[in-house]
Formats: sequence, structure tokens, C-alpha cells
Amino acid sequence: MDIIRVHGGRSIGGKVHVSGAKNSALKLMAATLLAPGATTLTNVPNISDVHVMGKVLKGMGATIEVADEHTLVIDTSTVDSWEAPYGLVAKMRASTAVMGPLLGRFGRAKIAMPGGCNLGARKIDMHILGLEALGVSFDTDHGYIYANAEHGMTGSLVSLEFASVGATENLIMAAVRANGTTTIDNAAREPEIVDLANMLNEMGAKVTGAGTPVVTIEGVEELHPVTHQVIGDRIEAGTFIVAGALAADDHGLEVTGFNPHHLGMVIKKLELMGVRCERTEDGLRVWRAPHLRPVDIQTLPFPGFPTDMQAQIMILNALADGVSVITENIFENRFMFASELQRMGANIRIESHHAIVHGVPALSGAQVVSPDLRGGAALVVAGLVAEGTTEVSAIHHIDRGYERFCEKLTAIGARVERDAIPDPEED
Ligand SMILES: CC(=O)N[C@H]1[C@@H](OP(=O)(O)OP(=O)(O)OC[C@H]2O[C@@H](n3ccc(=O)[nH]c3=O)[C@H](O)[C@@H]2O)O[C@H](CO)[C@@H](O)[C@@H]1O
Ligand SMILES: C=C(OP(=O)(O)O)C(=O)O
Repeated sequence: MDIIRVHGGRSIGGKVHVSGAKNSALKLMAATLLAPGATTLTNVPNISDVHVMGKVLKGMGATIEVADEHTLVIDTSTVDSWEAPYGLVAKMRASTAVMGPLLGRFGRAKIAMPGGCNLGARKIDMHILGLEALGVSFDTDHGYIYANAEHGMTGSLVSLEFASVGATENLIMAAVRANGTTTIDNAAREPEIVDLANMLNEMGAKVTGAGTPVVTIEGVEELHPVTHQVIGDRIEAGTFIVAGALAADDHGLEVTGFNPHHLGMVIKKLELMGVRCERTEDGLRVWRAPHLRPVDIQTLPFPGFPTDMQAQIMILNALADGVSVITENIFENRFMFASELQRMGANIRIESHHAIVHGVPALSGAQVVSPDLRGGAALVVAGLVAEGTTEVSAIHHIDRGYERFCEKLTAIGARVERDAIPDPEED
């Protein structure tokens, strides 16, 4: 069992470069199924979720060459199975992103039904309803969804009830091979969807409007392999920016490798809190805020405030001079981080999907458990300014989405160690 131990009170500074975006890389890997042959993805983050998606593709018969740490050559010409098995879907829900590409290329898919997770129920009903509108039929049996479009898919108008990222992506990846034109109304607008549409268009697809609420896809006969660079991870960037707002020295911390436009609402809220942020050539420089103002936050689909930054911003609210309210609108169960932060001295009350945060003067180091990916990373960041030592366990959550998190923090001056400790359950 590994833990991360953080010794609080050290200033950080210099430059940190973020990896490629997890939420883009996973979908781009799935999309390689649409183009038989070898697609090269560069700037792929070396994180456990990418390893899981690699296993999903290999299980179907794809070959993956790791050309260098961040470059994958994925050859899907040998794929001869259409299944995402339970063991892998249970490990990573984003495995369901192979459904659209499998339907597009083979007209069939067998996907383990994802259960709930520690963020909530996380249904995929909108994926299914949208694909049904394209003519896909569905059966469920023994925990698996069988999707069938062997007689082809027909373009259609799909109006999403909610701008779901995953549903928008699965629909785009199926519709690129449907007959005729598909229009997705109320599509999600996240930058990762634009990255996916860009790669599909490089492959020969005809997708327009990605990044707006109306995406139009004209089906094509075939797609071809390409070389594509994954965009930088805006959430990893946001996590380091919050670390800088808490602990950067007088020269500031520069966070590079991402597009600051992808973090517009986060930067706006940080500035309202009193955090100084300045654009640089390849990212953003941030300075420690001597006094933090409380600012209300509500999570919303892009371009609103991202739910994946909710835990990190909560640290700043917890140390602000006054009371603020954080409202979580995307996931029904994403406040587990708050109880861990309370163990570090924060004063937070949860009322339904609101967190009422009363600022305290300081946090104190404690033993805490990562509740999920972003909550785990946020606990490490909180440890940077807590008095004494913070020990964060269940860090496999952090490994899902942060490449070399401890090394990157150490390189900017933090005192952070990763240690194997004996499992208390074992004698
Ligand atoms: C791998 C990946 O890209 N993950 C991101 C993606 O997740 P994901 O694609 O799962 O997020 P969605 O936008 O689909 O989900 C948002 C909300 O809609 C609900 N829902 C979704 C689909 C559906 O068919 N039915 C339904 O009820 C979900 O339970 C959730 O409460 O977008 C989220 C919202 O920005 C991010 O937090 C995740 O980091
Ligand atoms: C919620 C997240 O990811 P996933 O959808 O893969 O659980 C996340 O990246 O914060």
C-alpha cells in the first residue's frame, strides 16, 4: 500500500509542465478503433487510466507500441472482438467510450454495464437513447449491454437532456460512420470534445460545431490512421495553479503545457479570490495570495466551473477570510473530500449539493484518505500549507490521472514522499 507524505510549510516556485489530458487521451485511444491501421498519439500521459484503456484495446486484438513514454502507436487493423469486459470497465468507467467507435466500425459492441461509483450513480442512459435514435438496438444480459447496428446507422437529430461529455463523445464517434447527417443538440462543449473532433476530422470525418452546443456530423465511408497530439491537461494545470495560489514564492509558479482559455472560469474565480495570475507564453504564472476572499462557486458544464476542480478550489475557500458556498451540480456525491479536509481543520457543512465553507486561519496535517482522483490530489495540495505532516492514503486514485505527481511537486520545491507502508489489514 503506497501513501504520499507531505511536509507542510515549504514555498514552491519555478516551472511545472503538465502532461497530456487524461480525458482527451482516453477518448482518442478509443477513436483509433475507427481507423484500421496504426495511429500515433503523442503527448499521452503516463497514468494508470491510459494503461487500462490500453488493456481494453489489446483485449480486442489491437497492438500498442510504446514508442516513447508519451507516444503510443495503436494499430487497430487486427481487432477481432468487440467487448469491454467488466474487470476493466469497473476499474475505469471511461472504458465505455469504445461503444461508439465499435458501432461505427463493426456495427456491434458488448460493454459491461458500469455500476455506480464514488461520485454517484453515473448512468449511461443518454448514450443509449442517443444511439437508439441512430438505429442501434440494445439488449442487456448478465450485466452486459449488447449494442447492435449490423444493418448500419442512420443520421438523426439527437437532443441531449443534459450536456453529457461521455454521451456527446460516444455519439460523435458512432455518427462519423452513420449514413447521412447527425445533429447533436445540447452537446457538451468541453475542450476534450474539440480535440476528439479535430482528430476525427484529420482521419477523414466531417464533424462541425464541436465546442458549441450544436455538433453536426456527416457520415463518411471510412476513416484513416493519423498522427495526433493530445491537448494539455487543464485539470492537472488547475491543480498546480491552486498549489501556487497557496504556496508559491515571490517569483511565482509557472504552469505550462496547457491552454489557459480552457480554464477561463477557474482563473476568473481565482482572481476574484485575490489570486494574482498572469498569462505566459505557454501557460500561466501564479503567486501565493496573502489574503483569500471567499467566493461562491457552482460547478457547471464547460465553459462553467469544472466539477473536476471543485475539491481543489475548496482548499482556497477553506482558508479564505469569510464564508462561501460551493454548489455541485454535475455529480450527486462529490463532497467526500470535504470530510477529509475537515480532519485537517477545515470548517465545512454539507447541505444537499451545497458545501458551506467557513474559512479558518490554518490547516493542520493529518492522516487522510483519497476519496477519489481529484479529492486525493487536493489532499496532497492541502498538505503543502498544513502545519506538520499530512499522510494521504488510497493514492491509486491519484495515479489514475496525475503523472509523476510527487516528482513534479518535489521539482518545484515541495517536500513530498511516496512510501510503501504495510497494509493494516494484514498481519
Ligand atoms: C473520462 C472523462 O472524460 N471524464 C469526465 C467526464 O465524465 P462523464 O463523461 O462521465 O460525465 P458526463 O458529462 O457524461 O456526466 C455528467 C452527469 O450526467 C449524468 N449522466 C451522464 C450520462 C448519462 O447517460 N446519464 C446521466 O445521468 C452523470 O451521472 C453525471 O451526473 O465529464 C465529467 C463532467 O465534466 C468530468 O467530471 C469527468 O472527468
Ligand atoms: C471524474 C473524473 O474522471 P472519470 O470520469 O474518469 O471518473 C476526473 O477526471 O476527475
